Amino acid sequence: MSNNNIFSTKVEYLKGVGPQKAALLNTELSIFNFGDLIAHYPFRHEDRTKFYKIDEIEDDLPYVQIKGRITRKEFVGEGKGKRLTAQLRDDTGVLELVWFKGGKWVDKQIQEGVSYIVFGKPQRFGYKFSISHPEMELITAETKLEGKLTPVYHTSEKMKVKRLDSKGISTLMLTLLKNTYEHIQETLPEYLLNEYHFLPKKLAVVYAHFPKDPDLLNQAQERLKFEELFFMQLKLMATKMGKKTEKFRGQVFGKIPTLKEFYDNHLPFDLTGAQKRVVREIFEDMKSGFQMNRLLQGDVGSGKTIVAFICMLMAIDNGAQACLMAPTEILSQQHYVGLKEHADKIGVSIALLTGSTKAKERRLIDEQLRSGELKIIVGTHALIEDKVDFQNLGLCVIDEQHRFGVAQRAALWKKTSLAPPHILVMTATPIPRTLAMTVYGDLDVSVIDELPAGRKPIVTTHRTDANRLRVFGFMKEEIEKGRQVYVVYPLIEESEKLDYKNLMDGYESICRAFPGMPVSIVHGRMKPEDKDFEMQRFVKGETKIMVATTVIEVGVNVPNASVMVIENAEKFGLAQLHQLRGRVGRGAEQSYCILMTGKKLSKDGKFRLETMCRTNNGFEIADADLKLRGPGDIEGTQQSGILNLKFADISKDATVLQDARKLAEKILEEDPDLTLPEHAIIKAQQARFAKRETNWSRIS
Ligand SMILES: Nc1ncnc2c1ncn2[C@@H]1O[C@H](COP(=O)(O)OP(=O)(O)OP(=O)(O)O)[C@@H](O)[C@H]1O
Repeated sequence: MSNNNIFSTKVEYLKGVGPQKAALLNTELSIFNFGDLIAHYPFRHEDRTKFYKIDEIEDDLPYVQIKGRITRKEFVGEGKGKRLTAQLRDDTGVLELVWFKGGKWVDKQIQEGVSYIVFGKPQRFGYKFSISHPEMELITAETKLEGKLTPVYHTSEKMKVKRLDSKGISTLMLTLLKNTYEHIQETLPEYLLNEYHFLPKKLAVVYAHFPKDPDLLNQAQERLKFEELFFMQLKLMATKMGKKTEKFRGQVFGKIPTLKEFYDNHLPFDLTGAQKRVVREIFEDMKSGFQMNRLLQGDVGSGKTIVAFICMLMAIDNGAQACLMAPTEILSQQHYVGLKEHADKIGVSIALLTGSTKAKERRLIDEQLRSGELKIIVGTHALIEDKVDFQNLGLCVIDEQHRFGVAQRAALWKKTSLAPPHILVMTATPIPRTLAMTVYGDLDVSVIDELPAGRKPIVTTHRTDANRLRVFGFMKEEIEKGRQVYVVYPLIEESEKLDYKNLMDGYESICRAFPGMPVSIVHGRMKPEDKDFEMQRFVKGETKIMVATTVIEVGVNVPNASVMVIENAEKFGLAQLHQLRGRVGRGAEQSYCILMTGKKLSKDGKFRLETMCRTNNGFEIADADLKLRGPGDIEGTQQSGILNLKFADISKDATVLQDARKLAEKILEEDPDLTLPEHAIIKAQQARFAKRETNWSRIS
């Protein structure tokens, strides 16, 4: 067998596997060949370097390892309760071992008067401890009594039945590593191994499974962690740099007469420092000659709309058109209203195109887009339908990127006969820096990390249902001052009916508590026109209270609203709570967010509420969210596959990630095609990743 394909050998050819176990490995763990199996790294190691004496056992030990002799063994109980018990004795005391079902098999394996190493979780019964279903290892002349770190592998119930428990996998792994060790190829150049004092790949792989001591385990993990992040970043960087080639030439937008006129005479407020910086960054891209792919992150209410408008003017000033796509009709409409206010001041044509645009109006829009008469178009994904043709689309702004897939972004590219449009993705969901570097590693990132002057931080408090009357009293006071109030209810799919009832009950109790007060209600079961009508009433200030489900989560802008009451706040995730809170605090008034819950809260629920009360900073909240949920759950990461990491944890390994990214950048800058001899090894590994799904730790 040649070096190259030993890792592609089917797993059933490994000694000890056979067709049945192979089938289980395939279906339960997606392990098909030797390479897959090696990459099934243990998720932890049990420290079996320590042996306990029986009198050292105490409460709350996760597991203990004891050397002792079996002094008595017997079956007790009847029928289903029948079990095997044995006494293990050392020079400090006696411990009971118990096997429930399956005791018969164990009975044959262990003998009275013989010594064993016993491993398991101790449980207290009265004064005594016992261990059920311990692992037993016969002590022989070959047994190494100095102990070891034992790998613990993920497995499944079905696999356990076929003796593919963690120990079973460990046995296979040992055989496999003995047979393939010599074939494991180095993947990092020697100069890097020396610079970072990394273990060679072969050793790192072996020690990640079977370390001799905790220090070697650590060294192995550090190396493999770095390698994962390095190759991931290398791929993202290469994509990003690759875009700056002939193929991705962009339209050059260097003239800005209208923009200047708008800036000098019509800007309704001074831009914040962060807004100015971001505008400059985007302008640099737009005139660079390469296509822009930029992510604009701005916390809720940080003023992304005006930035988007200014960028649109850059395109328009150079004879191109601009579009803005939003995920929902309500949002497109709002963006349209917001942008139109600016556009009207300097005579730039703008229109709204959504699923509900009437046929006649739509025909006109289509015509004007084709002729180039219409400069800005705002809409939902209706915009990227095949029928829509632009004369020359120069900039596409996408709001809330998560809901648009890559395919949709690509579809936009076809909308122009010249170079592809510049793309600006706006998101109000702050993404932790580490995550942005990975998920959006191929985009450039701009951040608006400053709120407009004069904004007062929103005061957030947590109240229980017992305080409801006082909360109503507070709402009344604010409304009397001329402000408006949101009351938001969760709507979660599994319990939709129940939640809907909660919402309606809440609406009725508010109508009772505020007799004669105009109250709006908006929820997902309403027709779009009705939703819109109610929203507009609230926007215009005709209604004072808006009772709603999370449909109002993103983007709604009613600066006069100063109180956000969130019912059943414990049911929301952090990102969502932060978004909802961002609907207030958009004007100059002091705003409040009141998180209502029942008395009992889970640990996570409590943490979320405390985080919300502690900070208004979206990035801090995003970091807390990442720690709480892990990267896999953060919106937008699941499909990307990019986070297929075994060793690195981007919520903890920010520094390693930074280092790996810098290194990838440096290498590609010096040697973009990896042609230097010392980089051949990296190039080979990169080619392997290019061929298949990104599993950054698979051995090939
Ligand atoms: N530099 C500024 N000075 C004062 N007010 C500003 C400034 N920039 C924006 N605003 C105002 O702040 C409010 C929020 O702006 P905008 O709607 O653009 O926020 P956003 O970043 O889109 O937030 P969200 O994602 O929450 O919708 C608007 O009323 C806008 O007019």
